[in-house]
Amino acid sequence: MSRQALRKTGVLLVNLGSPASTKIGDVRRFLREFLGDPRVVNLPRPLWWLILNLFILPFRPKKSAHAYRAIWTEQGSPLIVFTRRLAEKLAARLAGTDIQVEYAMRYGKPALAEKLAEFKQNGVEDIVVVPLYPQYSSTTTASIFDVVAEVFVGWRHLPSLRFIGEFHQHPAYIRAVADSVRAHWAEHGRADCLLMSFHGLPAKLTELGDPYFYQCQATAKRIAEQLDLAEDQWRLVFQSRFGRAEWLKPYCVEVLAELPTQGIRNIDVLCPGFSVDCLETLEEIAIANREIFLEAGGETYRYIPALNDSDAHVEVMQALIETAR
Ligand SMILES: C=CC1=C(C)c2cc3[nH]c(cc4nc(cc5[nH]c(cc1n2)c(C)c5CCC(=O)O)C(CCC(=O)O)=C4C)c(C)c3C=C
Ligand SMILES: [Fe+2]
Ligand SMILES: [Fe+2]
Repeated sequence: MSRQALRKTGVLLVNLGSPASTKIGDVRRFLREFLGDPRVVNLPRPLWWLILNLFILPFRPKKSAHAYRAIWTEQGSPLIVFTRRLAEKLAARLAGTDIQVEYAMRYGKPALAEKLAEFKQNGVEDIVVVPLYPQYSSTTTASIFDVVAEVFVGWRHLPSLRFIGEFHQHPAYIRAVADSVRAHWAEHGRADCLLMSFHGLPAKLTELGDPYFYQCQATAKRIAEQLDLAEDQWRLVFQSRFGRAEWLKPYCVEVLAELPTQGIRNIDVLCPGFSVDCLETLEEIAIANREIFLEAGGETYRYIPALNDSDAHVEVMQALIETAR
């Protein structure tokens, strides 16, 4: 056996994270960590600290806790449950190889730093970090890298590191998403329009060099191509606006209110920027935004689930790891 084959590899799937529970205190703790990250909100610190502590943390946790309660499961937050199951399935697929699979969260638990420490203890020499964000953003992907770099500062013998910065048009990912849409159509029929909704960002970040906006456009275009959709059969929108600044447009909520007035009353909604279902898809898209569309005169609104812990998603992860090794 070659020396290379004896090296132990650790694969770490990393997602955003969720509060420990739907208690307001836990939601506040989570939002403090998340919104306190300078990659997420890049305002000067004394100013943002004041805004966060005076205007956001006293109020937002109550509203967010209410939303989390609508989607929470017996096992906990859907985002964490699906991420764990995806990692477990990937580990089962790779059983008997020299690859160990773990999952971690950028905010909250299980902590990224702790999982990296576990790899170190287990003698892992090659680490593959897979942020579960198909499109790169400084607010999400880079923030994971920051933690990895920070942890490594304290290590003397560094492992080799592969960091999967994005996979927004990886053929395996586009194929898996397109197949999930076809399967949904086969079961429920096909609507007038496929609305592809991505999490938004402050618009200014694009000017500052964040490629997220362009990567979302490319992803949506590739999916539409795979599905042979004509220009008027799909739309791209951005959801989850936070605060008063201008975010990426078009805004999901505005388009949903307009579509029925343009004669589009039946839509399928897909969120290709979310690897697994979470608050933003299960509550905002599948509950709150459905109301907006139906109140505006829409008739059918079907949310197509994320890849979650499907076999197809496990295969996407395998393809990403293969490319990285
Ligand atoms: C300035 C605020 C925010 C930026 C920038 C932002 C970028 C961003 N977020 C995701 C993915 C997710 N966000 C989620 C929840 C969430 N996002 C924000 C704010 C910003 N996101 C908040 C305040 C919250 C918490 C809930 C709320 O109070 O509204 C989630 C879901 C977490 C869960 O537990 O289910 C995901 C996933 C991306 C991909 C992104 C930039 C590209
Ligand atoms: Fe977010
Ligand atoms: Fe939201």
